Parts: sequence; structure tokens; C-alpha cells
Amino acid sequence: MSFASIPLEDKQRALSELRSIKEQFSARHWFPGTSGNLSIRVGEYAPDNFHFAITASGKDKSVSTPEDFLFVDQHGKAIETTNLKPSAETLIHCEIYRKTGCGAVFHVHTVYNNIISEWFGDQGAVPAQGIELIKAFNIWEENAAIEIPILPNYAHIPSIAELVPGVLKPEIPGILLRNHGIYAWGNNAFEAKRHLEAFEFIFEYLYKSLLLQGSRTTK
Ligand SMILES: CSC[C@@H](O)[C@@H](O)C(=O)COP(=O)(O)O
Ligand SMILES: [Zn+2]
Repeated sequence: MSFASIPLEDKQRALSELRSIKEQFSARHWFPGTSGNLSIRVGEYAPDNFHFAITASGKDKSVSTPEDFLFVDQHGKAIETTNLKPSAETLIHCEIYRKTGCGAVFHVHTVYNNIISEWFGDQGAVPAQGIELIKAFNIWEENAAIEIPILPNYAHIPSIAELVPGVLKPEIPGILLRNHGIYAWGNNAFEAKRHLEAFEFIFEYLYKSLLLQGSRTTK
């Protein structure tokens, strides 16, 4: 499918959803210091042919301007002539879309996701069990145990992107970058947001549990 053949309403809907999500996450202080990036796919999907709208690089994501988003192709290249640069981490979005065919990818840096990814970094995954919010990933088993993958935070983004297929698990819609942040995705913006909120709840829960456990052993 060519970008030109995607209905204009679909492109506008993606932009207005991105604007709304950006505003909501910003209200939670999920974009400190211009960090974070968001994208929503438009049109049909094939692993070697898809398009998405993504946040422009380096912008203050707590404000709304006419220059916040642009459309890119499956290689992360801008589709239309623009002065805007796609997010520096666009290639990670590309790889997640390519492997999952999902509809939206959200990336945020929070203190909880940074600390937890560092704490479990050497293990390569964050273990979580029996937390109710695991059901937000459509895992309904009682006392379910999951592992959230962690990738190294290389400065060279293509080196991170190429590791994505090796750690991505179909049942876990997220990957942490160590001491950096999380990528969460879903079939659409609603689902990606639900997944991201569940991950952040789990990270806060684990962080506080570890603190409590620590205080017990030092008593
Ligand atoms: C300013 S710290 C954050 C960046 O290094 C990066 O990790 C990030 O999430 C935002 O990059 P961006 O290019 O604006 O999408
Ligand atoms: Zn980042």
C-alpha cells in the first residue's frame, strides 16, 4: 500500500490520537527533559511495507505545536518533505512494527522503569508474578509469572534495534532499555496505553516491594 492511498481521515485520526496521548502522558510527567517518543501506524500492514506517524526528535513533549509529528515509512524515513527529524529512536519503533504488526508504540522514561531495569539488568529480564495488572496483557492465568525483557542501552540505536527480534515475546507487549526507559505497544493506541500503564504499575510495585524487603532484612 502506498502512503498516498491511505485516506486522509486515517492520517488525521492518528495525529489527533497522538496529540491526546502526548498530553495525557505529559500530565503524568512521563516526558522529562524532552525524553520519550510516541508513534501510531496508519494504513495496511505488511512486514516490508507500512507507515506510521511519530514524534519529531528533541521537542518539548509537554507543549503542543504544529510541528510535533511526521509520517515515516518502514525504514524510518520521512515520507513527505519536512524540516522535522523523526525521533532518534525511530528504528526501534520500525523493528517493533515489523515483528509484531502492532498499531501503536509508546516509549517513556520514568524513574521506576529506569531503576527496575538497572536492578534486574544483569538477569536480562524483570520477573513479575501474581500482580493483578498482569491481566492488562491479556494473561488471565492465576498467579501468572511473566518476564519483561531488558536490552542494553547502546548509544548506537541500530545496534539496539537489531536485538529486538531476539528478545521480543508475543505475549509480553514491552521491552525495557537498561537505565533508559520502556517501549510498550498494542494493536491500537488504547491497548498500547493500557499496556504501558500496566508496566509502570508493575515497576512501581516491584520497586516498593524491594524497598520493603530490604528494610525487613536490616531490622
Ligand atoms: C533527552 S534524553 C532522551 C533521548 O536521548 C531519547 O532517549 C528519547 O527518548 C527522546 O528522543 P527523541 O529523538 O526526542 O525521540
Ligand atoms: Zn528514550
